[in-house]
Amino acid sequence: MLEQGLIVAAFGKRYNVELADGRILSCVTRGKKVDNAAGDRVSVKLTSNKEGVIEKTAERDTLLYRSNAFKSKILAANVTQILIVLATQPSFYEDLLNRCLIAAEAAGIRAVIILNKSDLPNPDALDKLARYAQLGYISLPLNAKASVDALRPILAGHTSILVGQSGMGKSTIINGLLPEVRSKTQEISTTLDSGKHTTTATHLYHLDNDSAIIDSPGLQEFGLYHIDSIALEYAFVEFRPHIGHCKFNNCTHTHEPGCMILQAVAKGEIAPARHQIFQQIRAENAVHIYG
Ligand SMILES: Nc1nc2c(ncn2[C@@H]2O[C@H](COP(=O)(O)OP(=O)(O)OP(=O)(O)O)[C@@H](O)[C@H]2O)c(=O)[nH]1
Ligand SMILES: [Zn+2]
Repeated sequence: MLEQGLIVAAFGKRYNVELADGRILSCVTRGKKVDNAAGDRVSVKLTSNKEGVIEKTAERDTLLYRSNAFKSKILAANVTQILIVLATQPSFYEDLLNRCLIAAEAAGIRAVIILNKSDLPNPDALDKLARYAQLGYISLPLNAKASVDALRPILAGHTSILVGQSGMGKSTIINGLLPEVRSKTQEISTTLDSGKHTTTATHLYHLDNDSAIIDSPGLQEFGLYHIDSIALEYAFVEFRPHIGHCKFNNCTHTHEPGCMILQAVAKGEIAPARHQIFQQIRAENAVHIYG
């Protein structure tokens, strides 16, 4: 008989699956296939009272990938919101922020930008943040060390994933939201003998009956090779009104005469930095496909 469950932790080839009654099983997938992730709803065949085999994965509402030059990996499944954690200090890479926004747009997931350590002044960071707020992204200054309560209304009803460079305060946010749950999860992982990978694993934590948060290990690079050129254009929200109006219908928006996107950049309607990122990712992906 198959049991229905939810993947609450992914450690390479091993997954912790939570059953409806709250029990947690250590599971593997059938064969060599390792394409599951935290957030997946799965059917599991029990092989002991602590272990099982994932037989089936339910269709996903959303799927978030991270890719490098060699392969795409699923970062999380069924996420409805991506929380990008930045901080006033150390300074953050706008490149990574933009890559996260593009990944979110391409996957049809809402993106929220958190500027943590707002107790440490950094006018430059606030200016940067304002540019993304203008694009329509929810942007929230936070002092996670003092309180994470400002986050709670944003998290309600969502399955959110936290992403960000190391040192921005992701652990502080998780600990603030879930003081006891986190240590309990580590205990479960230890009894299931997956504990040694705990820090590199992706974990899903329940916040309440209809909200959860997924913690992923520090994200340093975020390849977007899995996004095709059309999806890439649409991932830039401010490009959308101009798409389809260029002189050439196969316009790459990089050098062509009669390009409406380039005209919008020239008029100051599209930030040059965002167009720059677009060109860069376009070039990376082209090398990846044809190189
Ligand atoms: N001043 C200030 N410091 C903070 C705040 N939030 C976190 N910190 C500090 O920033 C440092 C990094 O925080 P962590 O929560 O460990 O960062 P992380 O993003 O989990 O980093 P990794 O574990 O490397 O992925 C710690 O020394 C925290 O105490 C904040 O709001 N204000
Ligand atoms: Zn164009």
